[in-house]
Amino acid sequence: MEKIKGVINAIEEIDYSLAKKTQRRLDNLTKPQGSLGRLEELAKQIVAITRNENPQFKNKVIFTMAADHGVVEEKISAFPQEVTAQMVYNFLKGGAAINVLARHVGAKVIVVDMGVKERLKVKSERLKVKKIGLGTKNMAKGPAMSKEEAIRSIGAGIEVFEEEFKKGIDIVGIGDMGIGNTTSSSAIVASITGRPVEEVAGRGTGIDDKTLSHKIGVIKRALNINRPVSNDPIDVLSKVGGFEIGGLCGIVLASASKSVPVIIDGFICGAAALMAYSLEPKVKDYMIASHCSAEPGHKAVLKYIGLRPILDLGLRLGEGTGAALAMGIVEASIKILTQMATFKDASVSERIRG
Ligand SMILES: Cc1cc2ncn([C@H]3O[C@H](COP(=O)(O)O)[C@@H](O)[C@H]3O)c2cc1C
Ligand SMILES: O=C(O)c1cccnc1
Repeated sequence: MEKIKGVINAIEEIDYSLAKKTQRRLDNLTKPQGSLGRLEELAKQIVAITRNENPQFKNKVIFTMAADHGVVEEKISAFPQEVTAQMVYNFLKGGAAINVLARHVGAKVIVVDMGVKERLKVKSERLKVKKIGLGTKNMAKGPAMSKEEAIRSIGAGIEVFEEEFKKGIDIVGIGDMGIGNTTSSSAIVASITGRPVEEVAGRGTGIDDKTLSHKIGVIKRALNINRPVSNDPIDVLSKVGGFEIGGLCGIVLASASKSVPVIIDGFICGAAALMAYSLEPKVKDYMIASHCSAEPGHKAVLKYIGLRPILDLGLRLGEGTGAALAMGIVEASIKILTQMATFKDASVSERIRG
């Protein structure tokens, strides 16, 4: 817990005065004021987070964290549990959607085994093994993990970030992999936001109506049996969470503590972001919501934290795919700021006054 507290204490407010100064600079560029809309907001946010008036993204990193979930016993997913490990191999070979989209924006993918059930038979500099356990326990029967494991999973996320930070990170994206993790995320979101389970549970990998109503029942059972304390994110994580969700929460906290912007992917990463926000509300300003997932509970997450997603593409995959796409847009925003000519430089006439 000391490590988590240390990181939280190191999180400072972003520099709002630099955001104002950046708006004046944007207003001198060869375009009508405000005409680049959200790109202008993003550029200001990046400057205020990094305290660098000429930011550049040399090192773009996406952390895709994987773990298994005991609740799959309850048959709440359309896919079998072994897909988690199979997809980790796919990530390491470069064939998954996240690999394609990360390459598209020039980002590196770091895959983290936070608790995949299988002991992975591969070594790669792109794979970090931080196994907290061989999957969580079935939350519909009791706590998914111990308090100590919950704390260790957040700590492992912090460690992963700090190890990579030494090599250089200018912007982070987060992503998830874990069959059953929309069930766990729904329980976290219902618990922290107080929304009804029916409103935050969705079809995940594509379950039918009958399985969806069964999934809702399983989540309710897990909440009834475990009674997570809604304003204690570590208690919520231990009772209904997942190892990758704890790890992702650690990445969010660690990024903020080092003044690095962090792009949040969809619903599962949203649940992790919600936990980080409950631990320390200052992290909100370091977060960028990449997209609005088709998973219905994602809206509740965004509303609760107060984040406005950049994209709305009907994505419902996870892995960090939305984060990768948004990274390209965020990078475009800082290129606008640092590469466009001013009215004066380009001898373009300014707006008629009066
Ligand atoms: C082939 C495949 C690749 C994926 N990549 C991400 N997910 C996504 O789907 C899973 C969550 O949905 P549920 O809770 O319904 O199991 C997670 O692993 C998530 O990352 C995938 C799912 C599958 C099947
Ligand atoms: O929004 C997500 O991250 C998501 C939605 C469905 C399945 N997996 C991930």
